[in-house]
Amino acid sequence: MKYISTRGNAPELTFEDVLLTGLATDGGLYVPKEVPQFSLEEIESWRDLPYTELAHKVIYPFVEGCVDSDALKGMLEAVYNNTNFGHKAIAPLQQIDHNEYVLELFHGPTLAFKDFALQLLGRLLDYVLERRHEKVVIMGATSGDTGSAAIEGTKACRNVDIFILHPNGKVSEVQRRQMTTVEGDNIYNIAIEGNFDQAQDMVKASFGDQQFLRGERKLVAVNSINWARIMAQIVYYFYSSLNLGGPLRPMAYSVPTGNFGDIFAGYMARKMGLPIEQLVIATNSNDVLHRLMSKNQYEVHPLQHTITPSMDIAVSSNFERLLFDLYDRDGAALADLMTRMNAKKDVVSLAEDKLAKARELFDSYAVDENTTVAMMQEVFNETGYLLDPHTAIGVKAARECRRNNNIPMITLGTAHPVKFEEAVQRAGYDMPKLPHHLTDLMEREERLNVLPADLAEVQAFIAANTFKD
Ligand SMILES: Cc1ncc(COP(=O)(O)O)c(C=O)c1O
Ligand SMILES: N[C@@H](CCOP(=O)(O)O)C(=O)O
Repeated sequence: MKYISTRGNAPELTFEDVLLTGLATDGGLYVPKEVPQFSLEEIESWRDLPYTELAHKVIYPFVEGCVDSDALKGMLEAVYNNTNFGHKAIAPLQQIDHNEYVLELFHGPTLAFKDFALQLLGRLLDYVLERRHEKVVIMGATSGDTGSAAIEGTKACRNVDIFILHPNGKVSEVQRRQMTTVEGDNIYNIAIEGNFDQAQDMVKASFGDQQFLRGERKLVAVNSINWARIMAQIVYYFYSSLNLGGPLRPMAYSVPTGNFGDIFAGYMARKMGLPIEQLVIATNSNDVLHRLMSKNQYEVHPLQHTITPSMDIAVSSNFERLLFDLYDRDGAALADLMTRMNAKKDVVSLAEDKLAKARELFDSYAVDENTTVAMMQEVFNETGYLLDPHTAIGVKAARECRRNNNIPMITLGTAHPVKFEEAVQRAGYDMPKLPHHLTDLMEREERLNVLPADLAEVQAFIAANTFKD
């Protein structure tokens, strides 16, 4: 499998090199040159497979040639088991109404969907780096969940130093503690005096110019700009569909969206042959994608801090991967479009036919804080089931945008409510208990460094700690 850049002007890479990179040298994102295809018969034959075996079917074509089949099998078994994930089904479905479901993706070690990919990414990195005798620097930006999942997933890797940037004071206390209380002298939490977009911009700028690592270390991404993240997230679309009668009938999905990684994984599942009739982009009031989809106006507004901090993202990195397909994989056209979109000066519109193509599959809806809380209450009153606020946004958008009541509508349950005290309290409920492995989280010692949102200072901090010996 070869990978190409969305901007058409960077070398083609193998999976191994894509894993060990962030952005392409032309500023684009890597995507598979050819998408693996599965027939309905083949997908149907996977109906009774456990999660690990299904994951092998879906993931292996992306890594073939770089990761040995049995080695991948071993990694998947080490990740998707019932010790690591606190539910035997790994990704169970919870029915909340007739033909309406929540896909619970929060049974992993850090209680958010990020564990599905980052637990695997850590093992993949170890496998590849041991073979190459290389050490790397991981740099990631988090609005709350990626950070802890990345730390948990890679802390045991022998050949990495991990630097995670989060916006100071703008993640929940549980989220912050899940990052800052992990022991390990290769783990660094940087609380930047700024917002998530500034953190993400610094990460992307660092991939563009890695001189601060003196040519001695490579920078590796743990955000969903890294293709390995998307790849692992595709699996649970197949898994949930097969559990509800797919591929013999289509499904619809509603996805709480920030960086557009999780929903892009659903789009990929469809491209690979899984019948998906609708994908709903559910946003909070940071609604740039909803404004684009509904009005064809792309305009980045200042970031708002909400009770759904993980979705407080103004610029959705992975949307570029969708645009690449909408623009018929024309890298030059996309490079031009991205330059205009990233300039954040004028309102940018998509060509009408491209937007129409997107609207065939995607709908969108933006949900404000009061409506999020009301949705948590509505579902709790109807079913006794407490949604996390991000998932509540997904359920609201699903109910507003649903095209066909006869098709199962699955909202991705992206996090556990125990991570979001402010929202749970606003909805008027007692906080659920932290799971066993986190019961003393509030007493553990924290380690973090507060830095200004200044690229040079952040890079100097990373260099000083990487080369401290
Ligand atoms: C709980 C939660 N829901 C939704 C999202 C949005 O997912 P994505 O960034 O893949 O769109 C995130 C963060 O990414 C998250 O942590
Ligand atoms: N919501 C994320 C932000 C980063 O998204 P990613 O999927 O690209 O890592 C978070 O919680 O950190």
